[in-house]
Amino acid sequence: MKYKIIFATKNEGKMKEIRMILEDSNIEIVSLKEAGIDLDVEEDGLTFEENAIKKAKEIMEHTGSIVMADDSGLEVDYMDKKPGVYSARYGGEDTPYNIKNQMILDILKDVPEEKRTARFVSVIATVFPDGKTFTTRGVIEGIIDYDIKGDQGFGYDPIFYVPEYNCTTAEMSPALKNKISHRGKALELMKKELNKYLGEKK
Ligand SMILES: O=c1nc[nH]c2c1ncn2[C@H]1C[C@H](O)[C@@H](COP(=O)(O)OP(=O)(O)OP(=O)(O)O)O1
Ligand SMILES: [Mg+2]
Repeated sequence: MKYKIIFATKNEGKMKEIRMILEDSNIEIVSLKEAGIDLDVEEDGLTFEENAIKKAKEIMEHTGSIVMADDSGLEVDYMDKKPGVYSARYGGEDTPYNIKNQMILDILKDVPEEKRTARFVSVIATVFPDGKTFTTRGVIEGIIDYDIKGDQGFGYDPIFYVPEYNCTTAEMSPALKNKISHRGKALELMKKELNKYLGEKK
């Protein structure tokens, strides 16, 4: 049997990845759009965990369903791990990502490769109607490239270079990105947590 879980995100790029990653699982993902929900959750937490739980919990309270959410971002070491939890708001919420990406490239213009380290972090939260809450975290390490490269993915992917694959996450196939990404890792851990929990309940 499949468990129906609402995924509380308005980000189409995330939604696409999440569907692909959970394709072969016992979870059936319903988007906010499909569920006909148009709620804005204020992301005022100071950590990815707080914001992920807040997004999932508010939609759970609204629907009474099991709800999953992702809060994620880019930590640039040279920028004291910014934009971090503020990644979506960095440079303005409605500013196109080619401009947001260029802002980071400009800050790191003369910075040598060894100081360009960065990571994507994803925290997935699942909240059940009885309040039971799980969180998992995934990370992918990389470096900030010198140029914008690639047109796959979304957000900061065109400046996030992964040395092991000699390309940015925007130059990878979606299948490869999902296999090695912060979101892919966090969701794999969440699948295991939920299987354990739901298996026990049977
Ligand atoms: O794989 C990724 N590739 C590129 N960029 C990424 C990735 N993962 C997160 N990011 C960036 C995009 C956004 O600036 C922020 C997430 O912000 P975050 O609030 O979690 O998501 P969001 O506002 O886009 O959608 P929502 O809150 O409805 O899920 O980090
Ligand atoms: Mg957001």
